[in-house]
Amino acid sequence: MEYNLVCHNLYIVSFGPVKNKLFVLGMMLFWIYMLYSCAGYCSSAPSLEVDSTRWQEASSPSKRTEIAGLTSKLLFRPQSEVDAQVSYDEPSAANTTKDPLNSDNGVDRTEEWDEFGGDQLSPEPGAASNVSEESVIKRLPQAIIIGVKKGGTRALLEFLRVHPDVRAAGAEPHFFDRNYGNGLDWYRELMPKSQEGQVTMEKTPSYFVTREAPARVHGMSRDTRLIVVVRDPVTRAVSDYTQTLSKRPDIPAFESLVFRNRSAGVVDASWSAVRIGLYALHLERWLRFFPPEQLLLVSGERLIRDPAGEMGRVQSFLGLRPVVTETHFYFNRTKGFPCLRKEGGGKPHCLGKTKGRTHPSIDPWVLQRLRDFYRPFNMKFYQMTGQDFGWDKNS
Ligand SMILES: Nc1ncnc2c1ncn2[C@@H]1O[C@H](COP(=O)(O)OS(=O)(=O)O)[C@@H](OP(=O)(O)O)[C@H]1O
Repeated sequence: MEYNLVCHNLYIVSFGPVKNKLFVLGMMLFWIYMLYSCAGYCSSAPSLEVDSTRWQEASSPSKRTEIAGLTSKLLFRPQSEVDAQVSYDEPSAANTTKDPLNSDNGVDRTEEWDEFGGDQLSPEPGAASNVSEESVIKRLPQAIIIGVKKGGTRALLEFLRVHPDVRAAGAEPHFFDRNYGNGLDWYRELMPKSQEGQVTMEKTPSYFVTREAPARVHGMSRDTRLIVVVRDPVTRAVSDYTQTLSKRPDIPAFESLVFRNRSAGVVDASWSAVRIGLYALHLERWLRFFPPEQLLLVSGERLIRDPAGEMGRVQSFLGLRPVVTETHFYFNRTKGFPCLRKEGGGKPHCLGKTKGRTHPSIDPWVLQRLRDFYRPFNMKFYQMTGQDFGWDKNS
């Protein structure tokens, strides 16, 4: 005879007091299990409810609808609209280092910031002052430069370090992508000491494209201020490639790496040098956890052209006094970039030789194809951010 669970339970309910009690006990255990499962799920899901309330407080309804609509359109638009054969897979913290041509995702090593002076340019808080020792402690960052790789993140951090109210870690901690398992105490230890009112910062450009990073940063503090330095994705891709080439001169030409099918002109969006430049897609992930006003987009091009102007925006975003101004910069013709004037008549500082490398010349047809590929993503990015970064003018 076929075993029927429903009939069996009915039988228990209808007959036998001991079995009846067992059934009730079983049901109670079942419901406890269900509640426990739900609690586990709910705690691991992003707290969108909290975020949406804050979003409502902070931005206008029309703006919210616009961003929500645009991001979903961007993500769910027909593949053919973007590129017939784009395959896109967001890297996770576990696989960021698997791109054979980009195995050094944590590119910005200590030697690079050492060239800029290494230590914080402003004095250690508490030193030779009447600030009590107890109030000078290591704190978790309140602001993070989360990207983009090769966008100009080192320049921005070094310019910020001039500010007496900024305390920043020199090297990239890579906490939210590679070292998350080490815990927040480990992360805090990497930060310089600061006093109340100072802004603790770090920069790790790979966070912007790491799938888990938004939830993890939000988990640390939903008030974290986020800065993204963006740069023309075509130039950024070439810069990224140039860096890899400098370490591995035997890699294939840019022209052959950038296509999945060169004769058909199909761009390979799975190559990290290309994928990182899909800014709209990465930004969308961060906007699921943080309201737009907590994210500042800095133009990498303007940071070179007008460092003081861009620094004005950054200081205002961080709630800092506008201390870093024109007087702090000069244009170094040899370097081809703005450099910092050292206050007090000391030696001026330019970024090291790994910043501002000469790029190899790339076939103009290839660059044009890449420009065409990025155009729809850039347009969405401009719409989402309300800023035209000018990468698609005259193209
Ligand atoms: N002031 C100043 N001096 C030197 N370089 C500057 C400066 N401002 C922006 N840049 C641009 O920064 C690019 C490197 O970006 P990142 O610092 O984000 O690179 S990294 O991801 O940390 O490796 C670097 O890219 P490349 O020119 O391709 O080397 C520079 O173009």
